[in-house]
Amino acid sequence: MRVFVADHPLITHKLTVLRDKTTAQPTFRALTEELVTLLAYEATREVAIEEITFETPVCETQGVQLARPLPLVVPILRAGLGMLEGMVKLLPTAEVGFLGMVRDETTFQPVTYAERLPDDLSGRQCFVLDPMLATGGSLAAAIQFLFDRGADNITAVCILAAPEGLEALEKATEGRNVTIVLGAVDERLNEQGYIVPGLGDAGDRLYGTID
Ligand SMILES: O=P(O)(O)OC[C@H]1O[C@H](OP(=O)(O)OP(=O)(O)O)[C@H](O)[C@@H]1O
Ligand SMILES: O=c1cc[nH]c(=O)[nH]1
Ligand SMILES: [Mg+2]
Repeated sequence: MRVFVADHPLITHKLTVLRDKTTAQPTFRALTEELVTLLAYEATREVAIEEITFETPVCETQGVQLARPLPLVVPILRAGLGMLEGMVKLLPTAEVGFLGMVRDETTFQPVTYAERLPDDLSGRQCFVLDPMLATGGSLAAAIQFLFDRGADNITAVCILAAPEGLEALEKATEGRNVTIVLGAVDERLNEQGYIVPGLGDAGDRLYGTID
């Protein structure tokens, strides 16, 4: 598993505002989107392209386009949905699949409640979006879901990760082609499984507390 932690003053600045508990929901949403666009630049560094010949108004020349099959972007509901617009700003022709997952807050085990993905993901670059990699259980289950559909090239974009979650994910994806692109790696998890210092519950801050 390859891990890239962003190192850019604008990302650190935006993350600081995102973490602040006084930041209101509209600003939180806007910043999430902006942060993802910055992280997406790194995450798509190795996006598959193919050479094409085309004409400028002056002459025939060579260029590149995204290779087929086009990449698949998979936000993990709910919180990952807040990252989708930021990602497709850079990949406007990507297809989008959905996975709905919620973590049981007592056992920390992920429960999958929705799925809308292509049946065959072989040869497809997949970009999974979830802002929080805490115990790593949700992301590991999402990645396993994609492996089971034949995916073999997965990049996850997360805003924050805990060291414990990264370690667990490393074990769960051993020997597979998985890349994680992160805004920051925080200190630890607390007893409630929250990332410290973190930003709280990303889904609640984006969409409100529903339970
Ligand atoms: O690494 P883990 O320990 O599995 O925790 C991380 C998961 O928790 C959050 O989702 P949550 O279950 O709160 O659902 P929500 O997005 O609907 O709020 C987050 O968006 C991840 O999916
Ligand atoms: O800190 C955390 C951990 C899990 N899910 C969140 O939204 N935040
Ligand atoms: Mg939540």
